[in-house]
Amino acid sequence: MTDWTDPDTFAQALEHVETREKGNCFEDFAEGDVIEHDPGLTLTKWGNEAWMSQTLNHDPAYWRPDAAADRGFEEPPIHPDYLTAATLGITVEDLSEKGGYFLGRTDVRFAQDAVYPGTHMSVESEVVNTATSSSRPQYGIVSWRTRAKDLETDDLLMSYERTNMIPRREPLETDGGATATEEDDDNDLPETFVTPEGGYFEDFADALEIADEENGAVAYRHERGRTQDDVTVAQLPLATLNTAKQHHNVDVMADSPSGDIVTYGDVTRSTALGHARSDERTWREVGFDDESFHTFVTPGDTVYAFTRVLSADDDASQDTAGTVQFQHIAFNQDDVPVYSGTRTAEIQKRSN
Ligand SMILES: CC(C)(COP(=O)(O)OP(=O)(O)OC[C@H]1O[C@@H](n2cnc3c(N)ncnc32)[C@H](O)[C@@H]1OP(=O)(O)O)[C@@H](O)C(=O)NCCC(=O)NCCSC(=O)C[C@](C)(O)C(=O)O
Repeated sequence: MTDWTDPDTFAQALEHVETREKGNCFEDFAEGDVIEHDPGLTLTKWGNEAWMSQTLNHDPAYWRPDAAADRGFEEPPIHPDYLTAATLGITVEDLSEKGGYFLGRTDVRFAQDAVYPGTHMSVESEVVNTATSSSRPQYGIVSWRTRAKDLETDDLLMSYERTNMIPRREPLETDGGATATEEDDDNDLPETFVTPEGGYFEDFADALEIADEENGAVAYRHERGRTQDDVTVAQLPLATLNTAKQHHNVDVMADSPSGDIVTYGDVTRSTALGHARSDERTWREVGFDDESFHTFVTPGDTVYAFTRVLSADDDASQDTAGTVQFQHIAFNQDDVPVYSGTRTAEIQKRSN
């Protein structure tokens, strides 16, 4: 009788059987397709606190009832970064489990009302664009508009548009990508860099005024760094039901462009944002645009953050805050940018 567990026999069996595949290839997406993501997810206090603690998002309003009440919340709410990561996590099984990297995201917007633990989410995505990658014939580039809603009330919780490289079933003949253009090494970095004196709205507004007078920029780095480990690389994405092999299958990833598992893009950006928020009085997150992931973050890499303050506006949803626009850049231990994006946030005013 055949012993199926004999290594030679088993190797032959593996060669002959079909693999029950997961996920979709580039060819499976057509513009206008709407995909309802089945897993759903209940946003829990545990998931929220695990995400916030490990990404160094330690704003007390998301941890302590008294600090939450001071901010006008009924109880410590779900953090916007965890909401974003959980929304994207649920979509991975349908959109990107096949592999291919998260390239960027824009138009990230949150509902005005806070989201609380216990909220059941339903998430759907629409294919908004499919494109050929001229430099990487094994991949196409797909963009989706994703919306997360409260399953019970149908209220919109957040939405964004994201772009990924997605493997093709059949590699394409291409021209091998654009020919290298002459590098433009002119940079227009200013001579003066101003650091705000504190983290209140007025500190950012004053720093912008000083920078303006001196033809400088408000730009600074944050001291904290977070080295990537098993918790950040594998555990946090899995806790959002993100099934992308990039984060937990070392065997498959050894053969991929990164050669290793990589940190979930939302962990990288949330960690950098956590560093930035530790130097400011965040009141409320409004949205993010032009987010890009420039290169891989792998286990052992350390994520640091750099901030530029772009503008400060006295208006906000409440008198207690003003609105500040930032550009945040996450970078690694070799000072190489790994993520960048603009962020609009309401920042508490000193007078309150
Ligand atoms: C992927 C790498 C190797 C390609 O690096 P490269 O040097 O080969 O090329 P590139 O020029 O940066 O980009 C390749 C193509 O993508 C295009 N492209 C680029 N960005 C955008 C964008 N925003 N929107 C639209 N298109 C974009 C770009 O124009 C180019 O088109 P071409 O082939 O026709 O010339 C490099 O960019 C890289 O290492 N990026 C970091 C990727 C990463 O680590 N992402 C986060 C982790 S993966 C993840 O979180 C997964 C997730 C969340 O679980 C899940 O989606 O399932």
